[in-house]
Amino acid sequence: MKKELPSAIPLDQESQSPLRRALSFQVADNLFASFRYAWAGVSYAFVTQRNFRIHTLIGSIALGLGVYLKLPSVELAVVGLTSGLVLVMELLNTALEAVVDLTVQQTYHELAKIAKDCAAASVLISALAAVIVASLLLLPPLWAVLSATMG
Ligand SMILES: Nc1ncnc2c1ncn2[C@@H]1O[C@H](COP(=O)(O)OP(=O)(O)OP(=O)(O)O)[C@@H](O)[C@H]1O
Repeated sequence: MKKELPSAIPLDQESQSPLRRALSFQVADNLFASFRYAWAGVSYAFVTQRNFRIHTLIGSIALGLGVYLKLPSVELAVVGLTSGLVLVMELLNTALEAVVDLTVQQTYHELAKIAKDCAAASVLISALAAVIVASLLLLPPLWAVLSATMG
């Protein structure tokens, strides 16, 4: 369970300097800056979290298949929403893991375990829901296309 924390800053005298304190509150003072910080979060999750990459790929395939199969727009929207929900849960899971690691500093704590397990469970539940939705909406038309193609 030991892992490298990205840019962990020791809470020594130097890290309490006015400059560091000022830098730690980089307030997004305009819309563009807010998007930049949000995009930095997406990039971080994509680069560091294998599951986020897998879910991005699967969600894109499901949406692409929905477009190819000419699903009604409401059904496409449902596929998009459930795929998006999995990515959102992955992002929240990543954020929570970072906060927990920051808080307990790589020591074992029962509450840290509960927090991380529940966050991971939220990803699992949303992924299961996405699989059920994709199966219900994509498999019947896909089966029809495959049957027609194979005669
Ligand atoms: N500080 C801790 N105290 C107690 N248990 C922990 C702690 N850190 C992690 N765990 C346990 O180890 C599991 C994996 O934690 P870890 O931080 O390695 O997540 P991860 O494998 O990176 O998860 P993900 O694949 O979602 O990124 C947690 O679900 C939790 O059960």
